[in-house]
Amino acid sequence: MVDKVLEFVKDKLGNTYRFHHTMAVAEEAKSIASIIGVDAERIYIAALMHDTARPLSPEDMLSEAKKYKINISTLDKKRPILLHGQVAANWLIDKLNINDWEIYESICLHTTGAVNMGKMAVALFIADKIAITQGSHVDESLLNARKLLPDEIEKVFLWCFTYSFKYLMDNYQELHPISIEAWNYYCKKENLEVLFGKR
Ligand SMILES: Nc1ncnc2c1ncn2[C@@H]1O[C@H](COP(=O)(O)OP(=O)(O)O)[C@@H](O)[C@H]1O
Repeated sequence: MVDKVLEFVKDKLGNTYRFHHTMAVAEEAKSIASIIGVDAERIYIAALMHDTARPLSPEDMLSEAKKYKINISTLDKKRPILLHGQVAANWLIDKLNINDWEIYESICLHTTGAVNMGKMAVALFIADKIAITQGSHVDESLLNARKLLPDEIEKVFLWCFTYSFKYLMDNYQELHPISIEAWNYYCKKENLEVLFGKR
């Protein structure tokens, strides 16, 4: 199954930075999966697929989203790139005939996060933010966050939101309401404990 997904990824991304990012995320995702008890092969598939729709133009993204009857919010309409996870998740079913709810959810939520995510979705969300791709800018805050693994993974998870929010705010970009809701939810110790256990 991995082989056919990889072929699809190569077809969509070619030999680009995005492809190398994808492979780095896939390796990182397996390592995070082992920390929180998620199936390695299935998260690998989720990670391989996660950015396959990333290169689509805004027009094509909206048209794919409409085709799959994806709910398009006001912010998504303004920034169709935010739909790339959901489009890729639908491709997994439509074009590769892989029907797996956890993989689907993980791909859908990898950019914004959400309240009440499953463990696989959490692992991919983290992997996407902390994987180091050759040639990419690596700042100190990322290196410090990586040092917290594996023991303080819940802090790394929260750091992913702050890192992403900081980037968006520094660039005067709106924060997706789903991400704000997720942040407010996971700030509560009891909600973090559902995912990572009592610390
Ligand atoms: N939580 C968010 N709220 C609003 N916009 C976001 C959020 N996360 C990411 N974005 C926007 O969507 C784009 C794509 O996100 P993502 O795929 O995570 O980033 P990249 O692939 O560029 O590292 C980002 O460049 C950013 O502008």
